[in-house]
Amino acid sequence: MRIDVLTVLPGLFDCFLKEGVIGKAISSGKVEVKVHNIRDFTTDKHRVVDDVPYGGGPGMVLKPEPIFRAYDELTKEGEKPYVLLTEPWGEKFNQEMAVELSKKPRLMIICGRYEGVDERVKSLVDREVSIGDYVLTGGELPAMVIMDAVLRLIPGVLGNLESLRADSFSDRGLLGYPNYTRPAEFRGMKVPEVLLSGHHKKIESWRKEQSLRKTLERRPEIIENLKRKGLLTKEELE
Ligand SMILES: Nc1cc(-c2cccs2)n[nH]1
Repeated sequence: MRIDVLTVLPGLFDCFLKEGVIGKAISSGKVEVKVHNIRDFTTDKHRVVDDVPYGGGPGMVLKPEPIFRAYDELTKEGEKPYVLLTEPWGEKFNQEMAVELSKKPRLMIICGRYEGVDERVKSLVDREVSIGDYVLTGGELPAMVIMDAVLRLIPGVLGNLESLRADSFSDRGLLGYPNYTRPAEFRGMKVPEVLLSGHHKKIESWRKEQSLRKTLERRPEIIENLKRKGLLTKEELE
């Protein structure tokens, strides 16, 4: 997968693209992420990327020209990207959308800023995406959240075991099961016996039951949603 990011603050992505699972996925060539400074696509001496809003009002709006120039330049050759715009009021990002986006060969993420982007930019956009009902100073953190959730789903980016676990749980939006590691008892708190039993079938069904129970308690709407879609097996429904 290739992702092109358009932003006025490219420096915000430096650590994100170098460290951890994402950093390894890029350095190993499993995925390609290019961050572009919208300012590099201006043509005036002062490299202006924003302007005051027509009709008055507070703050600044990102101008359309530099963004369109960047889009034209970056889509001259190769597959047309699926274009996301990070917005406070976009479609709510979730695991289902992450799975869908992970199947696209190429993404472009336009990071909003200031009071937003010129409305005409949206003629380039396939999906306006929000990571939650709160307003940030810019769309760069949402872009990193989206890339993190999407890139971890690319085959080979995570270890096999981890991706297997993801398929059966988080990809249906179920909450995870409790995790423990050594010591078996810590300050009087013991690890559940079943996890020490080495009985893999029992461990698997305990984990599934824990995940369903936690989801039912904290996010009953996820269970209802899965029931409606027929995505819960007979034994999971019991
Ligand atoms: N979910 C979300 C996105 C945003 C912003 C995107 C661009 C500027 S602020 N805030 N919250």
